[in-house]
Amino acid sequence: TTITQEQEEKQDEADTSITRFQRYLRINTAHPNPAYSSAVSYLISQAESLALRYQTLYFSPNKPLLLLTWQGTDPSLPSILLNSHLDSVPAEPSKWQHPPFSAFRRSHDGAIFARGAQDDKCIAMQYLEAIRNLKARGFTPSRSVHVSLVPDEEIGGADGAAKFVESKEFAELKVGFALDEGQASPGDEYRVFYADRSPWGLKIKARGQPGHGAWMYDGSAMENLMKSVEVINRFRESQFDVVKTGKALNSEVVSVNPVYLKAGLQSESGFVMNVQPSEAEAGFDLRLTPTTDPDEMRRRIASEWAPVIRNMSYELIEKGPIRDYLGRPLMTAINDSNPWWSVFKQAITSAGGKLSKPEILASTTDARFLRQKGIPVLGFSPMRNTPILLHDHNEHLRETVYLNGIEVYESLISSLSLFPEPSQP
Ligand SMILES: CSCC[C@H](NC=O)C(=O)O
Ligand SMILES: [Zn+2]
Ligand SMILES: [Zn+2]
Repeated sequence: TTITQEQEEKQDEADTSITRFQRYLRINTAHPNPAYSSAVSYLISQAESLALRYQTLYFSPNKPLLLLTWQGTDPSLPSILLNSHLDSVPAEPSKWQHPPFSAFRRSHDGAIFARGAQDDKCIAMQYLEAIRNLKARGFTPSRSVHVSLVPDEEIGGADGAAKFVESKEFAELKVGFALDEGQASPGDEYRVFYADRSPWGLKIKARGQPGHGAWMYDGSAMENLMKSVEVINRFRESQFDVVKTGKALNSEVVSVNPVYLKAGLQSESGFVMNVQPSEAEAGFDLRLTPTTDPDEMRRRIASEWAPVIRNMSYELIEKGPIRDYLGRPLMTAINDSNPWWSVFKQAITSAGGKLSKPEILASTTDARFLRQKGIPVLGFSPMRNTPILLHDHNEHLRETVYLNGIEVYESLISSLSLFPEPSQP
């Protein structure tokens, strides 16, 4: 079909910050097959319209990383990096009021429904819209401002941010400070995150004597596994109690949650009911706080959770760094020792916002790879008065919140890119 000139003009007219956001949201970037090339093409079209420099880097085949640059007037100053991941978690369309890649706009409140509306396609487009508005006002940054759009965050970032921070392209950016995604705030105050917990995947496997389902004996694989599940659950309760009694937030304790169980003999008609299996397995999602001693956790796992004496073995998948290159916990300073922190806070105030007490993020972002390099990073997504819907059904964001976020980034980008060389790095 040919587009008439009239239709084209209409399309241009309809090209607003909201429609540009919707267009990005309509690209299906959900795992296991995120449409990375469509997402990158779209973002490149935006970068071109903003006259930003861009390069597409491949640290792994079919997993592009798009790097945009707004050149500062003083390239000797450390730069600012604004990060957002390209990918999204899958959605269950049948559980949604509107299809997850429709970016449907609900007319009564302007809520835009899409997987990625909060996590984290909003910030990618807000960064670009803020740059658009700053450019339109004739603003020029002293520091260079880079925007990185990275693949695979939702699956751990091994082929994305982890490789990027080790690249020569990254070193050449001389990043002094970075912003990455945060989380929506149900109240009026924006939330800000100075650390993530570190994710570990733990698979424990029990072996034991197989036998007749009618016979009670000691040392079956199921018994061995269930004993471990009990021990792990006791640890879980000890941590959760601290949360339940209000002494700490969820993100301030070590979490361990069972995520799968695998055992039993199977036949064509289902599980075999009268054989006690010789193997049984369980999987756990573990999250360490930034100050948890990883060696102590490793010892606990080996000696209490999966001890050889109970015929147990385990596989521990440590996803990403837990200490920085100097062996320090991956935490960004939120006091006067970090000059970027004051500039950040001040910029939020100038945009008419307030911050709640800085938090540790319960989940994980790519910020940990940057912090590993010693770069101060704050996790921040300017969504206030907004329900927390990341990874949930009916993820949505109200357009007024989205538009306000653009203004917040205008304030942040202008302040961060102008402020003089900090006395301490
Ligand atoms: C286990 S690494 C995967 C990272 C993922 N990030 C966002 O949800 C998370 O589960 O926190
Ligand atoms: Zn995210
Ligand atoms: Zn996510």
